[in-house]
Amino acid sequence: MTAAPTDTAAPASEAAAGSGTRIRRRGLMLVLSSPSGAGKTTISRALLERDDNLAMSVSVTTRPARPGEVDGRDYHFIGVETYKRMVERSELLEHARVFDNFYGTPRGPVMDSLTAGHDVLFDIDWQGTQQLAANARDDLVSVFILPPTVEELERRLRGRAQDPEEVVRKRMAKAADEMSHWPEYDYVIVNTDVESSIRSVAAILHAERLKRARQVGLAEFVNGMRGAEG
Ligand SMILES: Nc1ncnc2c1ncn2[C@@H]1O[C@H](COP(=O)(O)OP(=O)(O)OP(=O)(O)O)[C@@H](O)[C@H]1O
Ligand SMILES: Nc1nc2c(ncn2[C@@H]2O[C@H](COP(=O)(O)O)[C@@H](O)[C@H]2O)c(=O)[nH]1
Repeated sequence: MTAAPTDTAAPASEAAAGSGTRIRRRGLMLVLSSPSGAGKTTISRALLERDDNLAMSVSVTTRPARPGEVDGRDYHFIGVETYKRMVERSELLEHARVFDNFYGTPRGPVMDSLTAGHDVLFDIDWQGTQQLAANARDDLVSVFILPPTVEELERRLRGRAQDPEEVVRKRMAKAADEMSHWPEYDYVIVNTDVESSIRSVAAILHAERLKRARQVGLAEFVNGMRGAEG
């Protein structure tokens, strides 16, 4: 899959040469992964509040909603039959079994967002990231969030107080396995101070938006300048 070219807030995309040729920027997919409880959701929410050009990909899941979670905002909560139908119909861009539940990214809204000129933020695990990397490597920016220590990870999972004890234990048991995937990611952030982590992800996003390879029409833009010279 190749993301659609987009006109966005990135500085280069606003430039127009003498001939009026515009540089447009390809939309990108920003993935955050981490062991459960390291802080992806917290960082994602803050980024979305601060960045008008970023849209969240809302996954489907077969797990029950946690207290305070809203259907359609945090997840689309669906049954296993619906999930299987979506997989069969290729309606999911990626999908995986995580812990004891199924999760997946609906394809349509992601494509719509990219076409509308928005970058898309994903809170997905390493299996989903591998699938996106296989299909859309050029458009993918992946960030792995690590907790400062395993003890702190457990504290955060328990402090969130949204999962039963058995679920917390299962997630802790899988944490080391999850963390072993950090080398597959473009960037790694240790989430000690949340504000500093948010700033780091925002800086990555800013730099990635300016990458030469994401600019569409750059050669025409420069040629247009040459034409305008004389
Ligand atoms: N840097 C931090 N310092 C202290 N607490 C934090 C920090 N970052 C996040 N937290 C807290 O840790 C808990 C887990 O964070 P969050 O829900 O964002 O994790 P997550 O990675 O999205 O987990 P999951 O994969 O299970 O959805 C929350 O209570 C959150 O407020
Ligand atoms: N591959 C995918 N992984 C996903 C998706 N949505 C969420 N996740 C990951 O699942 C775990 C658990 O999430 P939780 O909300 O139940 O705590 C976490 O690592 C998420 O990143 C998805 O669509 N695809």
